[in-house]
Amino acid sequence: MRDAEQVWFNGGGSQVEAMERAGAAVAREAARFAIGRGILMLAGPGNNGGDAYVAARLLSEAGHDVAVAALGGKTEGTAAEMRMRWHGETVSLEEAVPRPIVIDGLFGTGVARELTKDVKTYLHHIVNNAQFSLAIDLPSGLETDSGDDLGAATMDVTVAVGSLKPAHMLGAGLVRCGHVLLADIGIPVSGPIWSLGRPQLSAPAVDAHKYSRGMVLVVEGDMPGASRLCARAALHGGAGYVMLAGTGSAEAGPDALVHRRVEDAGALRNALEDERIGAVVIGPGLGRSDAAHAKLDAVLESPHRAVIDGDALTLLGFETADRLSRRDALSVLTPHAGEFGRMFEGGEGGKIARTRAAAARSGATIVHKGPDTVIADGDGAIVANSGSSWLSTAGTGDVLAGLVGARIAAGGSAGQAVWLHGRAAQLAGPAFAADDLIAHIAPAMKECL
Ligand SMILES: NC(=O)C1=CN([C@@H]2O[C@H](COP(=O)(O)OP(=O)(O)OC[C@H]3O[C@@H](n4cnc5c(N)ncnc54)[C@H](O)[C@@H]3O)[C@@H](O)[C@H]2O)[C@@H](O)CC1
Ligand SMILES: Nc1ncnc2c1ncn2[C@@H]1O[C@H](COP(=O)(O)OP(=O)(O)O)[C@@H](O)[C@H]1O
Ligand SMILES: [K+]
Repeated sequence: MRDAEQVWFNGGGSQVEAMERAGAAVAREAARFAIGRGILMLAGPGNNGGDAYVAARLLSEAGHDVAVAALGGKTEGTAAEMRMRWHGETVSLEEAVPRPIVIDGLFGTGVARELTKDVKTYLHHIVNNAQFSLAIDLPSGLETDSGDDLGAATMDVTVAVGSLKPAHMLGAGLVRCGHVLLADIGIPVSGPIWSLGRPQLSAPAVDAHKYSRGMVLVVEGDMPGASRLCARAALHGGAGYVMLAGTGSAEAGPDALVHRRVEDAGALRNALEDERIGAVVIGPGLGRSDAAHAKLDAVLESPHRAVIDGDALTLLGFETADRLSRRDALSVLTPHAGEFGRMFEGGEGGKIARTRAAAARSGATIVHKGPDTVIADGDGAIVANSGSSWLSTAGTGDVLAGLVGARIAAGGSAGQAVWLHGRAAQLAGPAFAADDLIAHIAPAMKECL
């Protein structure tokens, strides 16, 4: 957004015009929610405050009852001009009395440090005593690029100005922003970071057969249940053929699953010689024994697309980047935060920056899981919010790994799998077990055809 604004200014766009548009978008949304109730506008010293003064003026001109509470200190730049154009009541933040509607324009993307105790106390008191709260661009006190909480209050609605910022989808932002509305202010934005949308998928071609649909080999481990969850998810993720390679019971269905007896890494290497394999999944329930390590080596040395999950990630540890950058075929890693930390030390910045850096170092696609899943490869990053916290139950990661395997075996992407997984969780509703999630993958896929 910063870059886009700069390009727009260089092309003759003015700061005043941008702020008028931002303020107008905020006023439009606020008017819909206020329905006649009194409004308290909080205005900070920078451009976020500038937007607030514009919105206050427009709402007041439209007949709303508006008071402004300004943060002490000097108002800067264009915001100072907008402050002068506001002729209504202005009090200091300390003097402000809560009103039914509060609009938070203290700080946006320029927040640079933890809110002071006083500002935080007043802000939270006012927001907690309002009937409805709306943030301009970001809840004040949310770090833009990471979503870290520097003292923000929890808002009902946030009007993102011009584009979504990472904090609208990451970390504490998931809670603090409330419902996010995106306001177009006519400044074209492009860049390497996206939010995940519903994918467009197609039914198998008329002349498709089971191998052309994508064959997935799932490596079984010490916990066969996890591998089976993964394999069943792959079947429903659109794979034409799913083979479970291990020694677990072939009686444990579904019957469509092909069991191949694979005792050790040597036998796995033989199985991997099948050129029809579209993707291999290793990690769910694998265990961390020497035998598991040897199987992982066999998969990494194979020419197949590979999904690496769970224990396989922990086995790789800090060698991940080195080992994966030597592979020619696509590798997709699906770590949760703990596994990510065991593979990639520290790193600068928020979740997006750290995941992108790890993808660049390893040459892999990385699905960094959580409520704010970040999918990164060498080209950029996609952020996904599934909207279902019920996913936080054991085994759902195994289901995701199988789905990723099915999608990439079919020539699709990890992003498709993440979307299907999140949507299946929404369709499954509350308190599902990972097994139940699988039945909702096909209905989720139906929405993409
Ligand atoms: N650049 C532009 O032309 C546009 C910017 N827009 C708005 O401008 C915002 C960004 O404006 P700015 O870059 O001026 O930044 P902000 O207004 O978000 O905040 C910066 C100001 O807050 C102070 N500050 C930062 N952290 C503080 C803290 N913890 N305690 C006390 N003071 C603190 C800074 O010293 C500075 O005065 C966006 O979020 C958006 O709302 C919109 O008007 C659209 C156009
Ligand atoms: N609070 C949450 N909200 C939304 N999704 C979540 C949440 N917690 C976990 N998830 C998702 O659930 C899955 C859990 O995977 P993982 O941690 O590997 O579990 P397991 O290894 O038990 O299968 C991931 O897809 C993750 O993104
Ligand atoms: K704000």
